[in-house]
Amino acid sequence: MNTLLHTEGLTKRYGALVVTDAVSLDIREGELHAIIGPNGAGKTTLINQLSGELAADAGRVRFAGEDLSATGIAARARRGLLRSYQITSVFDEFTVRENAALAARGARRHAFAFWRGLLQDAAAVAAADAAIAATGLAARAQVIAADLGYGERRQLELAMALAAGPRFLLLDEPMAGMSAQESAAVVELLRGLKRKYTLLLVEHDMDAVFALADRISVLVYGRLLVTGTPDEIRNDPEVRAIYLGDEELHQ
Ligand SMILES: Nc1ncnc2c1ncn2[C@@H]1O[C@H](COP(=O)(O)OP(=O)(O)OP(=O)(O)O)[C@@H](O)[C@H]1O
Repeated sequence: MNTLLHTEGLTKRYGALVVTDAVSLDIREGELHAIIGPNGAGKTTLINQLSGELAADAGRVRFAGEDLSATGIAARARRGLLRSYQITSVFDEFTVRENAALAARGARRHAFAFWRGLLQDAAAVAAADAAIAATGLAARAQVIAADLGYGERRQLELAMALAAGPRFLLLDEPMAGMSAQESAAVVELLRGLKRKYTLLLVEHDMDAVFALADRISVLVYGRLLVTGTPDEIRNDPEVRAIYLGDEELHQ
């Protein structure tokens, strides 16, 4: 598999605190790559640097062969490097379908100042409907976003990201705050997205990570400790030592 995203020596400091410590990472096209690590390891900060939300103090980000180190969120999003909830916010008074169509339209025009005639935009609606179906929200397409449950709202965020036509999707704790049933639904949903998209998943739910990931990278105090298959990570003595008592890594 080709490398789609490559970081080299990515570094972020807050004063004396080195939060991302010279991280060099390869994400292969089509893989689901998970980033795990203890609280405060720097996972969200790393995602922010990949999405372009946060400028790195040092290091480079290459995406599809292009150096995007100096670019921001919008330029990266236009190239298909998207963070799930970052694309656009959910409009409470709009339906699921309208929100997804707006996200699709926003991706095709650099800004979405106009939503008059939104549902007459056949291409946006087609992208929206496909994304809604892929995220299991088809039966809720006409529901106003304000009336969605918490899990459904997270599904809508994912649908909006998909409607924008990503090539690479950054997912920061998509199961956070969900019930066991909702989490299981998201695991199934992500399983369905594998191979169609390249996915980078930060998630505390180890069962989900080990069930879904092709490869896992472990971050500790901002440093990349190891990258490997779920089996390699599960059996790595250093990783086991970090995850107190190992129980989190048992399947
Ligand atoms: N804007 C900031 N200013 C100062 N310190 C920050 C800032 N953002 C993050 N940090 C610190 O950087 C470290 C890494 O934070 P980050 O949120 O990236 O970790 P994380 O691995 O995502 O944590 P968690 O698993 O708890 O979500 C933490 O010690 C945090 O306090």
